Amino acid sequence: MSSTPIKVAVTGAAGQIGYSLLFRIASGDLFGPHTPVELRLLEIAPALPALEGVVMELLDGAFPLLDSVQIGDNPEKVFDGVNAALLVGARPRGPGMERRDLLEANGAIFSAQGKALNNGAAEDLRVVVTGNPANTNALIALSNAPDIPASRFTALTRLDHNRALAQLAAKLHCPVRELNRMTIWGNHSASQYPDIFSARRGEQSISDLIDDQHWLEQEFIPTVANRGAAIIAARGSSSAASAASATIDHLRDWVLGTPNQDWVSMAVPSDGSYGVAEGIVSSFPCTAQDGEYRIVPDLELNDFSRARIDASVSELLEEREAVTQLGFLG
Ligand SMILES: NC(=O)C1=CN([C@@H]2O[C@H](COP(=O)(O)OP(=O)(O)OC[C@H]3O[C@@H](n4cnc5c(N)ncnc54)[C@H](O)[C@@H]3O)[C@@H](O)[C@H]2O)C=CC1
Ligand SMILES: O=C([O-])CC(=O)C(=O)O
Repeated sequence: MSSTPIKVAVTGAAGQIGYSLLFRIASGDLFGPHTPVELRLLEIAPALPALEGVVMELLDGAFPLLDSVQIGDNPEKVFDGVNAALLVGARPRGPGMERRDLLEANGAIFSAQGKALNNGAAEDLRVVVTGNPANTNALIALSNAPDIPASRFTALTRLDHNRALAQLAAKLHCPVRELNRMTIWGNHSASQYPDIFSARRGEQSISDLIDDQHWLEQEFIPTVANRGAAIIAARGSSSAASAASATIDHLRDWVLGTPNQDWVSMAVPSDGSYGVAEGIVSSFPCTAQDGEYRIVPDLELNDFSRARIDASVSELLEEREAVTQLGFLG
């Protein structure tokens, strides 16, 4: 077992996602069964009593890998020296709201947290933003952290990726593990583009296996893109255990690497690849090795895919414009 624990910050730790996420991290699902962790949990002051209850439960889990737990409502203190930051805490949307309706409420949170990470996080910091609107919150955080490479700030589209795999597996009557090379492009919003044109079952092209444009446009894409709203309608609150699981998948694969012959979807600051405006945090197909991710190069895009990607990127550009007007970009 490595003796140096990884310091992991989780914000919104008393919330629904936190209640699933923390126990998965403590049990070794994030960094593997040989790496101890120290948890640093951030909440707003009124939620600290509830968080104390969650900490009691964490301790009662007697997790061999959990070295310590600290809690607080001051991001500068909680983020001091952290190697990883899972930025989950934000106001979730309710029925009838789009995720972008949350821009103003959450802009202030992510600019303050970007500054605090800039001031005190460890050199190898990696950030995943789960709190919505996740892509633009990540943009706000990174633009308020000028001393940290922008590439260390990412946002979660892995849940959309996993949802797409689940829909494909159901359609093909096969287990998810047989599927690879699924891609989510763009924003974690209803405009996202779940792209099956590079996806495969084993070595076979999914678009050859299914070859049904009506299903693609009328069923598959809307089901994946609107799954969050469907869960809110069914559960009365937004997805939590699946979001926690996807957050773990995202950071684990970034740190420990993606499987051979496969890739994952991550929202990362665009380097201009595939004509996506440089600087916005947009979802791409990514591989990861030795703790660094890379956008998969040179995929062919058909006209349908091009138009869908452009539409989601336009929404991200509008969100960037809105938060610029609100003064949140550092
Ligand atoms: N990217 C994705 O795929 C998904 C994103 N989400 C988003 O994740 C976020 C969290 O969802 P839930 O845990 O269900 O919400 P929740 O409302 O149960 O918990 C959010 C927690 O964040 C805390 N919080 C608020 N402001 C904070 C601040 N400034 N610092 C620290 N903590 C703060 C709240 O006190 C609350 O305990 C929401 O924005 C939700 O929309 C949810 C599902 C999927
Ligand atoms: O839809 C929401 O507000 C929560 C979320 O992001 C998701 O489940 O994808």
